[in-house]
Amino acid sequence: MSDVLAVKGLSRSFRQGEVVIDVLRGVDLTVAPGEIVALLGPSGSGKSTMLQAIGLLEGGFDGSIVIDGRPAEKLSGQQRTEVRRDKLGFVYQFHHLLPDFNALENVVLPQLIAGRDMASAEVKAKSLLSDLGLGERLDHRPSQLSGGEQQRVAVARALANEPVLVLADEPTGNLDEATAQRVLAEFLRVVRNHNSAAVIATHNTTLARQMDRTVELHEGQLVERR
Ligand SMILES: Nc1ncnc2c1ncn2[C@@H]1O[C@H](COP(=O)(O)OP(=O)(O)OP(=O)(O)O)[C@@H](O)[C@H]1O
Repeated sequence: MSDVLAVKGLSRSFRQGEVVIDVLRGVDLTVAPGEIVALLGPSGSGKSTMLQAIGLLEGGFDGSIVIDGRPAEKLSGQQRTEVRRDKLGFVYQFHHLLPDFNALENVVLPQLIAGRDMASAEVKAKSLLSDLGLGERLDHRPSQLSGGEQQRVAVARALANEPVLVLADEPTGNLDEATAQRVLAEFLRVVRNHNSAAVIATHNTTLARQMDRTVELHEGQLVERR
C-alpha cells in the first residue's frame, strides 16, 4: 500500500525584521497507512510549523507534500479544502469545539459539511462518543465537560469523517499527567480501530513511547529515534 504521507525537502523560514530564522531545513517524512508517529522536539523546534504545512493550513513552504497520493502543490484552494475535509483529521492542544453546540452536534457537524446525511452522521457520532466513554454526555456543551472530556470530543470530531491521517498538536498538553495518559490511550485506541495513521506532536517522551515510531526535530532536520 502506498504511503498516506510523503514529505520531501520541506523548508520554512520566518523573517523577523533583519533576522531570518530557518525553522525547517529540508525535512523528509513518510507515514504508512495506519502508522502512528510521535513528533518530538523542544519548544520552538518547528513541530507546529510542520503540522500546519502537512495540514495544508499555511503556504510559504519549499519542498513537496503528498497526502494519500495527492501532491499539495498541484491542488487548487478548493481541492485543498476537500483534502483537509476528506483525508485529514485535526486535534489541537485546546479543543476548539464550538461553544454553542453540544458534544453530539460538534461531532455531527463536520460530517454534514462533508455531505453525509443527518441520520448516519448521528449514528457515527454516537458510536464514536460512546466508544470514548461519553455516551452519557452527548447533550453537554463544551463548558459543561471536563478538560479530558473536551479533548475526547475533539478526538471523536477528528475521526468522524474517517480520515486516512490524523494530525495532532500537543493533544494532551493542556491536561494533567494522569488525564493526559488516559486521553492519549483512548486516542490511540480509536485511531487504531479506524485504521487511521497519525502524526502526533508532543513534548512528552513517555507518551511518545506508546506510538509506533518516534521522529525528532533537531536544528531544522528530522531524525529518527529508537
Ligand atoms: N508566523 C510566524 N512568524 C515568525 N516566526 C514564527 C511564526 N510561526 C512560528 N515562528 C517561529 O518558528 C519557530 C518554530 O515554532 P513552532 O511553533 O513551529 O515550534 P514548536 O516546536 O511547535 O514549539 P512548541 O513546542 O513551543 O509549540 C519558533 O522560533 C517561532 O518563533
